[in-house]
Amino acid sequence: MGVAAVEVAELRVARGGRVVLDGLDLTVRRGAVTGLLGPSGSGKTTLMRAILGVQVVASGRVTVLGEAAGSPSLRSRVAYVTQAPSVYDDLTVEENLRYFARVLGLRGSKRTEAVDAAVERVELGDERGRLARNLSGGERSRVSLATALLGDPELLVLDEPTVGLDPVLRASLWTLFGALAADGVTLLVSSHVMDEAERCDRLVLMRDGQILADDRLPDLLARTGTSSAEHAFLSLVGGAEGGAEGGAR
Ligand SMILES: Nc1ncnc2c1ncn2[C@@H]1O[C@H](COP(=O)(O)OP(=O)(O)OP(=O)(O)O)[C@@H](O)[C@H]1O
Repeated sequence: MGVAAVEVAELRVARGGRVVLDGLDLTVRRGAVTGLLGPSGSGKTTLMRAILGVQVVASGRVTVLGEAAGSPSLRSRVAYVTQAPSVYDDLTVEENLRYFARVLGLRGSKRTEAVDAAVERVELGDERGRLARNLSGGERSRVSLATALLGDPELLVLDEPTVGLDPVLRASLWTLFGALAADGVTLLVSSHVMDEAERCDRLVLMRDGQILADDRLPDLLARTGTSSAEHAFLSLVGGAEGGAEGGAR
């Protein structure tokens, strides 16, 4: 088994008659947190959809945990949390989780154990009996994340999981992502908040359907002669356009 959780080769995707990913190559390492960063519309969600096997692609290859993206055998090995938390308002936290565990085919004590573990992992033990509609935005996001953890996925794909959350909650979610990676889970996390870059083991910077950089933050900063992911990004954009902005290359 190789070190790659995801391998993308020469991926081309068109949406609404426009090419949005144009010959993209990417390798996502196992057991690490990879941040997919880039401005709105740069193609992050489209790339994630391709990795999940739900995006129609024009050409190219996407291999996930050694299988073609979207293979039925990946269903329980890969979990996805979309930008809109998928939580039923009229069910409690526990009922939501028991429902999603059932959808995953978990029964009896396996279901109870999975729900208990997921609740504990996202620290929602005190909220188990509360209706989802009464939860705060951050609590809802954590329920959504807990549903994704129920099947013990090897790859967790999270589309802007911290959007709209306060800094304390954002920090606690990033700590959780790090803990999951330490347990061997591979996380691919998109964000357009550049200051979240320092919480990632590896950064993939996207712009206009292309990958500008795929590096560790310290290497990226050294290479661009900058002191933050944001400045590194601007430097790379400047470089791509002829070196107009940011620090030296
Ligand atoms: N359903 C669609 N039909 C047509 N074009 C689309 C569709 N969804 C996205 N696009 C276009 O594809 C491009 C990439 O969008 P995508 O959602 O992948 O970007 P993103 O980086 O995830 O953005 P955001 O950070 O805003 O979520 C954009 O130009 C967008 O307008």
